[in-house]
Amino acid sequence: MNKIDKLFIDNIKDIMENGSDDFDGSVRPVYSDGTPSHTKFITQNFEKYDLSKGEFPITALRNTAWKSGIKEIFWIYQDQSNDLDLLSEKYNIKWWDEWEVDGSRTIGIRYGATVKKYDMMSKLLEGIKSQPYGRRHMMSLWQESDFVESAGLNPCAFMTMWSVRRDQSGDRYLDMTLVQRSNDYLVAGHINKIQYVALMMMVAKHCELKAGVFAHYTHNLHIYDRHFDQAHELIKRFDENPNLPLPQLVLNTDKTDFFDFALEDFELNHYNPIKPQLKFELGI
Ligand SMILES: Nc1nc(=O)c2c([nH]1)NC[C@@H]1CN(c3ccc(C(=O)N[C@@H](CCC(=O)O)C(=O)O)cc3)CN21
Ligand SMILES: O=c1ccn([C@H]2C[C@H](O)[C@@H](COP(=O)(O)O)O2)c(=O)[nH]1
Repeated sequence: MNKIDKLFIDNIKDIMENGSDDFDGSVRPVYSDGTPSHTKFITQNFEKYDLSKGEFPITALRNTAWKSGIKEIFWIYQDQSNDLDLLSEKYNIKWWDEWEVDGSRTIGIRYGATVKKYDMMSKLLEGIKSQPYGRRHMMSLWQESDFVESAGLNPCAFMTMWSVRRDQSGDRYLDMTLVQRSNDYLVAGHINKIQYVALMMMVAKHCELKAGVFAHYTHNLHIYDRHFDQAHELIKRFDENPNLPLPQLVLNTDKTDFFDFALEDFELNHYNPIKPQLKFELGI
């Protein structure tokens, strides 16, 4: 039994069978044809993955754009940018284009622009190095003053909290919790998870620590109404393939500076996603 795929499918079943829905209220997102994008959802989902034991949150039940997810992390935490042309030209990612703010070719003062404005990444790295057992190692992208200063989609995966832990043999591990207010489960669920695991692995390497436990709290975990067929297809795929190998993400390089890591330093082993690729209409 692949326990990571099983957790994914158990959550999908929980949303589809026991979840609440927003069918009776007005909602913000719409599909490109103007129809409101309603969801079924569960609240307060919490998951833990011990990376040091080879537990990586990625599924092979569908193709997950893990390379683009990691590149998006470089855009936010290395380039510290909100620039859509940079995202497209340097990384060939166009999936943020629908959220451009007022012809600015940016997503507003959000994500990378917020990291840069408060110098969050350097402060985090220096803080973990100088006081490993500190309990204040956090980056919060939820900055009300930025929301007042500019329009933009408020960050969904908005906070990380970091701790250093020593095990009984004396090895030091970096544990991290990602707090996410809202997650489009079938589109971005595993992109968000694996991209923050990659961030954790890079910070751990920079700070000469081992990557420990990745925890993910999601406050509203939802499936859009135009993704219900794909949800049933994923359940069917799991029933037919319950023992897929566990994919393993590896950061394979001699580099040690957070700002030097690049996509080619990562490998994802034992990863052969089931075809055909599922298509999703986005709520915008
Ligand atoms: N409704 C919604 N869902 C999201 O996941 C989302 C937003 N809005 N708004 C902002 C960003 C944009 N994100 C996106 C948008 C599109 C894809 C997407 O199209 N994914 C496809 C193709 C990926 C590829 O191969 O490049 C997929 O199959 O995962 C992924 C993340 C994540 N965020
Ligand atoms: O990294 C991301 C960015 C966005 N999402 C999804 C979650 C929601 O479906 C929408 C945002 O809409 P809100 O109405 O602001 O919640 O985007 C994601 O899952 N991951």
